[in-house]
Amino acid sequence: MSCLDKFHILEIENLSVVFHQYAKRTKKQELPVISNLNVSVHEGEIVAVVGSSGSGKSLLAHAILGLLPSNAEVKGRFDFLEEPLTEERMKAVRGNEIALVPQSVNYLDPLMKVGKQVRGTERSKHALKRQRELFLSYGLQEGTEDLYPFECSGGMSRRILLSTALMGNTRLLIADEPTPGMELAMAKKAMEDFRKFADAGNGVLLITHDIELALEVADRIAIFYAGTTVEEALVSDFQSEERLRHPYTKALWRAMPGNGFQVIPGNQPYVKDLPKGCVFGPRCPQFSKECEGEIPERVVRCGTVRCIKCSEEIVRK
Ligand SMILES: Nc1ncnc2c1ncn2[C@@H]1O[C@H](COP(=O)(O)OP(=O)(O)OP(=O)(O)O)[C@@H](O)[C@H]1O
Ligand code: NI
Repeated sequence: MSCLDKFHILEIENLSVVFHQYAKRTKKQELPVISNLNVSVHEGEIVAVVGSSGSGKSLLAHAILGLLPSNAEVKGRFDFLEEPLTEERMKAVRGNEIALVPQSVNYLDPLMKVGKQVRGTERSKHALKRQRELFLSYGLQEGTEDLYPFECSGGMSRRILLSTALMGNTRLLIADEPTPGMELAMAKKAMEDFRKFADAGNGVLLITHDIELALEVADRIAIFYAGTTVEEALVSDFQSEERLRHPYTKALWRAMPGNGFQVIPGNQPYVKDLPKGCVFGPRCPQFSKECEGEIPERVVRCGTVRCIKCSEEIVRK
């Protein structure tokens, strides 16, 4: 949600992911790893998904791409280019109109030369030219295309994965922590490329735990906590604490180097021990009994919040 009245590249509403597991062989167990999650990306936008480790960021990426294991039950509405993203359509667009830069470099096929992997099924001269341009621009020397993944360093593999994502007719790029292990200059170049890609009328969902990076490159930020979006904010909202909506986002703001480095006590709850009602309740200075009830998502200015204490004027979607 935002005040933008622009074309939606991606819109996800009410996503929930539950893992069905067997504990001690017989007892069935349900792990609700994502609940009530909404997020959208408009054309021209980089939306950063920010959250600490285990908040559900990679699961979101995999849920969009239909890559979760079979014991995961996924519910929710997915629209891509303003049309439902059915399983069949997903298969057709994955790796093409929707590209993933995965969090792990292990996604490269160990048995295929990297140049061929980047080109995919495209055999044309144009594809070869484009792959070579991308490799050159990411400082991958001539000859890299003929290497196998085990011959590439971690940083090289990251740049190869980025090249793969920027090859095709991509409209939505989902980048899951794309830059760790890369030199600063290359990481900056990747972010510039994402900007250019978005400016050309496409969308980027940038998954990161690095809020400062997110504020530098994104247009909007979705804050994840314990498997849900607690707030969607414009980057400009981070100019002051008052403009932020959720106590967790405010706490993240206060923990930033320029804002006092104050760390909040406690930990994000593990999915097995989610509290009743607000997932942030046990750590929230504003907690009261009502926070244990249902917490609807509300629209506040050009963003959203899941907090009943946020007292600002509410505008319905
Ligand atoms: N296959 C699975 N079965 C059960 N639980 C899982 C599975 N995959 C992930 N989880 C759990 O779901 C939660 C979210 O995981 P996810 O990988 O999406 O986190 P993340 O936000 O991407 O973290 P990180 O920043 O460390 O990459 C974690 O608690 C994780 O343990
Ligand atoms: Ni992850």
